Amino acid sequence: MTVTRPWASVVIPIKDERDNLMPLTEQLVKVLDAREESRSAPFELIFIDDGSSDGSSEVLDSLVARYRTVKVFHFDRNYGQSAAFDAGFKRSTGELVMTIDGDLQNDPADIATLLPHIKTFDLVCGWRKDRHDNLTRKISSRIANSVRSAVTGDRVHDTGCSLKLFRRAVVEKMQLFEGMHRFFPALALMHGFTVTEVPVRHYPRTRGTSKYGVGNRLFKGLYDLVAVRWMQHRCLRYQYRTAATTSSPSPSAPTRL
Ligand SMILES: Nc1nc2c(ncn2[C@@H]2O[C@H](COP(=O)(O)OP(=O)(O)O[C@H]3O[C@H](CO)[C@@H](O)[C@H](O)[C@@H]3O)[C@@H](O)[C@H]2O)c(=O)[nH]1
Repeated sequence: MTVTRPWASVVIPIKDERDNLMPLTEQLVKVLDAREESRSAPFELIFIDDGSSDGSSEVLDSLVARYRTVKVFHFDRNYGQSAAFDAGFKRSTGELVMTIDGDLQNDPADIATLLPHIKTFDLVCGWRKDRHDNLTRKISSRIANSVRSAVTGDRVHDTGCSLKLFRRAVVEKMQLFEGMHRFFPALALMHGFTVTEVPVRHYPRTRGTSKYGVGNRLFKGLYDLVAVRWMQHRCLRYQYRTAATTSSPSPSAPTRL
């Protein structure tokens, strides 16, 4: 019996999202079922339950029983969003890999907006141009994005938007630790992949609560920024050295970050 590889894996890290899980799954299944690609290959939804304590685990188990496309991995404690993305990537088998928040602030229908661009680019990022957040978060996010873009050179407006679409090769190269999921574009560019961003919708949260903390995020964000810059530096040095040993007589410098 031959098993057809899924055309898409959707990776959804969650922490305490009990009331969002059922409607999110219904919307994702509806959007993906309607795609032409689903006629010839399956898709999979991979939830990474990161030590939830609000009953999310039981809801996820009931979704596994109801939908054959749903896979769930439970962590015994909270390891953080990047670790959850990493676990989801490693368990995904799709040709394409999508990521989305589990709180219904992203619109699953926007997957249709991202998909056409994956023919041209290796990573397609959602851009929450019209964000539904309070002023403090809007301003802190604008500053954080400007600093990050200037330091890493990724030229992306909104790396925090979880709605993203990756070619399989990109997720296989990702090394995720601490808060690295907020640097997907810089990490992809560092490995020579192409990146674009497209505007997507963003809705206010209606169920459950945000786990976001400005102070905590600021401190960790600075640490992550230094770590990514160091990785970029190492990667460039490696590329220069490889070029120097493989091409002669005069090695050309790498042209892409
Ligand atoms: N696995 C896991 N998931 C988490 C964790 N913390 C949050 N999440 C999940 O990540 C999604 C977003 O979490 P929120 O706490 O609601 O974040 P937000 O306030 O909406 O923040 C948004 O912007 C941030 C920066 O711009 C983003 O980093 C974040 O992903 C999200 O898009 C939800 O699905 C939530 O369950 C965690 O520790 N572990």
